[in-house]
Amino acid sequence: MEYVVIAVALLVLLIVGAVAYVVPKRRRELPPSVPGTTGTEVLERPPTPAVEPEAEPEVEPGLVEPPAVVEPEPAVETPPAPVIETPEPTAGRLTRLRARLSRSQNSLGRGLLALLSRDKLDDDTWDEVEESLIRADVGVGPTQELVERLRTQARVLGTGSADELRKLLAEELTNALEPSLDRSLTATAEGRPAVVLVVGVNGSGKTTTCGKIGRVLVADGRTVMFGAADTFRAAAAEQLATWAGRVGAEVVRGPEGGDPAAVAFDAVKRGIETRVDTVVIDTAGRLQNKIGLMDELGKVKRVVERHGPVDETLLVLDATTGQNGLEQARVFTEVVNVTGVVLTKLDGTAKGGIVIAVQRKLGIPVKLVGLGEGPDDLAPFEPAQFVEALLATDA
Ligand SMILES: Nc1nc2c(ncn2[C@@H]2O[C@H](COP(=O)(O)OP(=O)(O)OP(=O)(O)O)[C@@H](O)[C@H]2O)c(=O)[nH]1
Repeated sequence: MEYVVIAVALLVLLIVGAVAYVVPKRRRELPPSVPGTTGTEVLERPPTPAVEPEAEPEVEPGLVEPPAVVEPEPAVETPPAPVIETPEPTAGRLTRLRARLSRSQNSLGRGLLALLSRDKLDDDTWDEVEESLIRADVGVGPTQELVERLRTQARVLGTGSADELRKLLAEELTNALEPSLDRSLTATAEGRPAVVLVVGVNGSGKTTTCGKIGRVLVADGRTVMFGAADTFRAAAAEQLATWAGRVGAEVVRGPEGGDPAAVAFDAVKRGIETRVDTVVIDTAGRLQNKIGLMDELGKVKRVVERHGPVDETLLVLDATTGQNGLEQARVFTEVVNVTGVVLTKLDGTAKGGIVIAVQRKLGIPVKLVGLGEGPDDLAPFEPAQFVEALLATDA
């Protein structure tokens, strides 16, 4: 019985002890009630502990490279519009030739002046005048005629001074160039683009001439389309595209080795669609034989003519090939109806007389001359100015 009483007493003590421990603890855990509220407990979000910034690693000055500067992402930019060049006006370009020819030590003008300044103009002197003109590529036939007329005039007029003789010679040379010939370039047509076909042997300067002609036309306010029908040489199309880009013109080209007639046809078609004033077509000159050349050029012309007539066919000749170039030139005149000659590289020879020979032999007017590789080194041919340049002696 005693044991039971002790056990009950212990139990009571234990319960009292437990109650005494738990109640104050719960009181501590509950927040105090907010005055003025309905008694609903508002539980506040415990404040977020402030995060301490990570300490910067200490860097000993001078030992470590400065941190790389991070460039901002580049903004996407539209490519700049191509710079379109403004070609020089054509007037006065031929005067550059005068400067170039007169600087040459073995210029025709210098040699002739020395001969015509002699005290006595005997047969030997006239023979030497003849030789000088032949050496300058004037050609045997035209030279003999020219000297004969000069001698007669000098006799009739009783002219003896070097200046007067030089003046007479200039007149004779100018007349030999037939100044009355029409040298204008047909570069416009009624209600359609004019078509200019450029032909000649390889390396004579066809592509360059196409580019220069385009520039001249653009400078005159015309619109131009180029046709790269020289499919034989891939670089020719590239070259033409560069020329076109410089004056903001379009170029139609085909695959390397493709059909040149198809390219020429497409170029004229595109020219009609875009209503340009002139379509300038470059052709290949590197053909194995005359038959091949005839076939190809003939086809180019025929196919282009399905759109309308070819208005100008320019034969490009390299002045430095002299009389040899004339034979090659004749082949072209047999294939296509050449309407004008462009004599290139006149800057590379002191023998400007080739102009007279070309006109005489081919019976076709020289319309333009190339005076260098520069974009504006192409001048309209003008006989009197040209003869002045040929006979110039001033340095
Ligand atoms: N000095 C000088 N060089 C010129 C003139 N015209 C063209 N050339 C140069 O002659 C070289 C040949 O010119 P191109 O225009 O490629 O000749 P091309 O007739 O088209 O040649 P192919 O495409 O091979 O038939 C180039 O280096 C031109 O810069 C000129 O009037 N004077």
